[in-house]
Amino acid sequence: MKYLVKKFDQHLHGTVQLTSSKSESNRALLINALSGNQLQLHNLSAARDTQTMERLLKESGEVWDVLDAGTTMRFCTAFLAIKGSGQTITGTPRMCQRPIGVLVGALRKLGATIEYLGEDGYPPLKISGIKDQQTSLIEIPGNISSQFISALLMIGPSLPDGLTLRLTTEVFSKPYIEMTLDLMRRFGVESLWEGNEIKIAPQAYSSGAYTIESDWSGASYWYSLAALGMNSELTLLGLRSESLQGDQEIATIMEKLGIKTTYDNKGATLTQTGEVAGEIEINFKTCPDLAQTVMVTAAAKGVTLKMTGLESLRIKETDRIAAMQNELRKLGASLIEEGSTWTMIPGTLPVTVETIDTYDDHRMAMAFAPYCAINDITIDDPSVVQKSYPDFWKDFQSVGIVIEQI
Ligand SMILES: O=C(O)C1=C[C@@H](OP(=O)(O)O)[C@@H](O)[C@H](O)C1
Ligand SMILES: C=C(OP(=O)(O)O)C(=O)O
Repeated sequence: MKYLVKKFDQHLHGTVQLTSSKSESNRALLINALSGNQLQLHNLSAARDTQTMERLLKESGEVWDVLDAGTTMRFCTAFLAIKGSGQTITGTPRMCQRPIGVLVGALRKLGATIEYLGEDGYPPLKISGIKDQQTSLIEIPGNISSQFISALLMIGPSLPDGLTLRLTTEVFSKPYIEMTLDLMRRFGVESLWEGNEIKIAPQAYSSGAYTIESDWSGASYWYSLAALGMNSELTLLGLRSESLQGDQEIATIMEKLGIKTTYDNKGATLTQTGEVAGEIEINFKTCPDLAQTVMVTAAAKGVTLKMTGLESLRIKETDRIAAMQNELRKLGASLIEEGSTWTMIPGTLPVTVETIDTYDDHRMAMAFAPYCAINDITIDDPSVVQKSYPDFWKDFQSVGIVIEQI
């Protein structure tokens, strides 16, 4: 099935109740489970990744199938490493190609029994919980996935001897680690991050209430639509000026693509300024999930992008570098890799755009959809958005965009 998203040539004006953050939701759900279900969580995400996490923790069955949810895989693996008794954790074929060896190595050192049921270093896994903690000091690289670190941190206070994580490399996706520590703090757990060590003493999570913020990664598609649209003025409800999410960086990036952001107590309002840079340099190390959106927006606006920090894109829902190289070509743009630098060079926009393939990756579909402000665009397998933003197409229609199923 495909969606033809028709060219939208009206003024973009409206208010959108943005979906809530799956990253915050999945952390809150794990902390809730570790606290003995003491938390009152409001505005949990409708994302499939969150619904799956909630269901697996509730069912507590013998086989935990996380589907394609990275955080669910990594967070539930850590959970089972303290609570498990021989459960299997698995996921989609792609999930079984996404690395987990660093996390498994760390959990084994702590004393968990974990068996690889397929290839070493990858799911599926069979997990039995730690009986005698073997050490409290774990050395861990920070340049593969921050989710390994977040997973370990959240179980840290439940370990009898606590946990010290010594980070042995530079850290990618650092704001996600800060989000983890911040949410833990909201539920009574203190930690200390000094130099390359994060220390957590054994302690209990306390009860409390928390309202999950709207999703800044999901907001990025609206920023793109506003940047490509005409006289845009759009309010996204549920976003906060003081966010825990590193993807709030989209507000700063989009200033260079002609969008300013103002906040009130309901959310953020995006207004078009028309001031667009000719060339932009961006390091996506702290906000990898924004890269696809920004590349499409810049390609459509004729802005050259010089990028670093894209390394982790290769091990996400798909190899996002390869996917973007293929699909940006359909907009006349090219993505050139030179060592650890990538350049997106815009070209002549095509009269008609070939169907965009989405590679089982929600962000491919959502990143290309705002191109409808320039021209008709057809998106293959539009249901991929379920992973993080199930109402994405409905929300697009709510501002007047016409979508036909073909
Ligand atoms: O912790 C999280 O909620 C996430 C961390 C990031 O992954 P990496 O740490 O693997 O870069 C991000 O890409 C993912 O969408 C969500
Ligand atoms: C990479 C992502 O998610 P995860 O790693 O949790 O599957 C994402 O949502 O873009």
